[in-house]
Amino acid sequence: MCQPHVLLVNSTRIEDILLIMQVRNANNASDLSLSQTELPIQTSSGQRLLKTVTVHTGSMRYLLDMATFMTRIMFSLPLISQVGNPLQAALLADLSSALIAHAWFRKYEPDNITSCLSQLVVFAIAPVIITTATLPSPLTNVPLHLALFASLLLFSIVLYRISPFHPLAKHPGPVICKVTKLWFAWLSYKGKSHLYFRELHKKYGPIVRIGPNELSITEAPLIPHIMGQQGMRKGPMWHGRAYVPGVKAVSVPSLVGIRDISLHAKHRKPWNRAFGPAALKDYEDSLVVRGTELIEHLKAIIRKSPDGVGHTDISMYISNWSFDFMGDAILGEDFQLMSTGDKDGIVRSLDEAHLSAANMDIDDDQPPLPLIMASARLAIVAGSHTTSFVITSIMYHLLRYPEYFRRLQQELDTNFPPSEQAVIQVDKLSNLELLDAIINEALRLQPPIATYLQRAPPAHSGGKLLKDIFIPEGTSVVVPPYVIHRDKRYFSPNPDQFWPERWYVQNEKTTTDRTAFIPFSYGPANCVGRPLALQEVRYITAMLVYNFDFSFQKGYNPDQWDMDLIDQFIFIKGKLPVEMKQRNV
Ligand code: HEM
Repeated sequence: MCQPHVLLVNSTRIEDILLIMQVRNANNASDLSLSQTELPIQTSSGQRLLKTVTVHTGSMRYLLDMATFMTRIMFSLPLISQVGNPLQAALLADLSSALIAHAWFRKYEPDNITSCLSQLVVFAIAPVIITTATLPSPLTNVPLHLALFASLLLFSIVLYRISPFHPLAKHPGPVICKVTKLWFAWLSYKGKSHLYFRELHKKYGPIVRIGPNELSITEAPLIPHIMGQQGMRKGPMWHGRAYVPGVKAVSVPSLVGIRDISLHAKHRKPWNRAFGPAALKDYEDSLVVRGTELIEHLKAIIRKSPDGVGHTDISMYISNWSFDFMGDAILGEDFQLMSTGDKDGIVRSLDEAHLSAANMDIDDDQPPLPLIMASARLAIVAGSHTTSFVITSIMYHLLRYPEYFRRLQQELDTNFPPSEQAVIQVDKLSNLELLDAIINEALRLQPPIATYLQRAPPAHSGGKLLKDIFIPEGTSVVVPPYVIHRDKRYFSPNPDQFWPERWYVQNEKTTTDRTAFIPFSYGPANCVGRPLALQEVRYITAMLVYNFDFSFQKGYNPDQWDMDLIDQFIFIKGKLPVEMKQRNV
């Protein structure tokens, strides 16, 4: 981990300006550089400007450290040559090199695999060179050296991570999580990390160390400090998601992967205009056209059935609808997934292209067309899986608790009376109390981005203080909505229960803390598509419930829905087999 060395080199008063020089080690900076900032400060003689000159010594310091390492090796040669026993000498050489390698990687943390491997090779062969110079026939022992070096390095890393000297040592968590991220990677691969997050917080409390350098926090009052205006930037996961096997990198990034706060704010502006409340009207036509098309497809299934009961996987239809709608709304393109299915693998190719685009570095000279295309892809991918997940989750909960299905039908019938052949109007739906409560309740229990809202202090910031919790540089914080939404401090009684009334019934026995409700995240990098998403969810849910009577298909085990959920950043859903009858509306 890179800790800045902030040295007060000079503090002179030059008229109204105080000059303070800082020397920081900027390990990734390519060269020596200067930067200046000015802060107004109040002194006894009035307001002054505090001028901070920061000297980034980047690669100079890096080279200096490498030279120190080499010199130490040279000095250790005579020492090692005095150790008579070759095995002891090898052990000593490997131990020194492993310890120095560990300290080196902690300090410089190369995030590029080539530079990481090449530096590792330097440290691994150093003991071989040392013993070659001092001991007879060492080359035959190269595999022994490498094995020793690797074991000692691993031992040193593990020991440090569980030691009281680690900056996150005071936070509780399972030893396996403190030692390695591989355990969590395995759980994520299995898709059940949302359940593990929950278990961990039940056992260890609201702040848990979930990785060697990572905390998970479920304290609602800390959310603004973590993700708000004065919070932290996006976390390092956006680095890690850059590689998608077999996919050609595209040349521009997209908003979601931009970690730099000011660059993100700049790129976010057009998104706010495109998806803000004022722009919602622009999407209404596509929403109505595609929503009606979905209803017609379902009616066609019923018509084909001799007994007037249609059978289908509504989960698949809703997914296809959401891609068709986003394709239409964003690109003016009809993907025709509802009509023909995903024969051409459109969904997969959009997902992959989006993932690789999300992680490229961005600068001011981006050609507009590729940037627009990357943004369009992001909007389609970010907006389709999430929205279709939420609508399907609502349908699942309505079928599991059919009294809410009936009550919602009544609410819709009252507002759009079938006897008057009323048509569901998009802009009227936001006033329906039960509809909104049902949507909130599904988003609470099953937020599509369930566990991994990650933030981290920027490089050279020295870390971040969240009230009284210090987040050191080089570590990150995760906020898991799935766990916070089921925390009885914020939602009670029965936080695990689907109970939409909690959103409008207020009494001393009920707690519904909206500051802990973050399905769309929080702060400057929250979901830019929230207004559009809510409009879609309201309309499609209303259209489905208004036009049909649904029930689970016979033989379907309702517990299967939860069992099928896969948390892979976005919740991936399984099938939802339903029976449906057309209503006379
Ligand atoms: C119910 C549906 C949706 C949910 C629950 C949802 C949730 C989220 C969440 C939690 C984040 C923030 C991730 C973070 O803080 O790291 C996010 C970001 C984002 N969402 Fe959504 N989303 C939904 C629908 C949409 C739609 C329809 C769009 C289409 C435009 C969209 C576009 C985006 C974009 C572009 C970002 C990145 C924002 C940024 O980095 O500034 N989302 N979404």
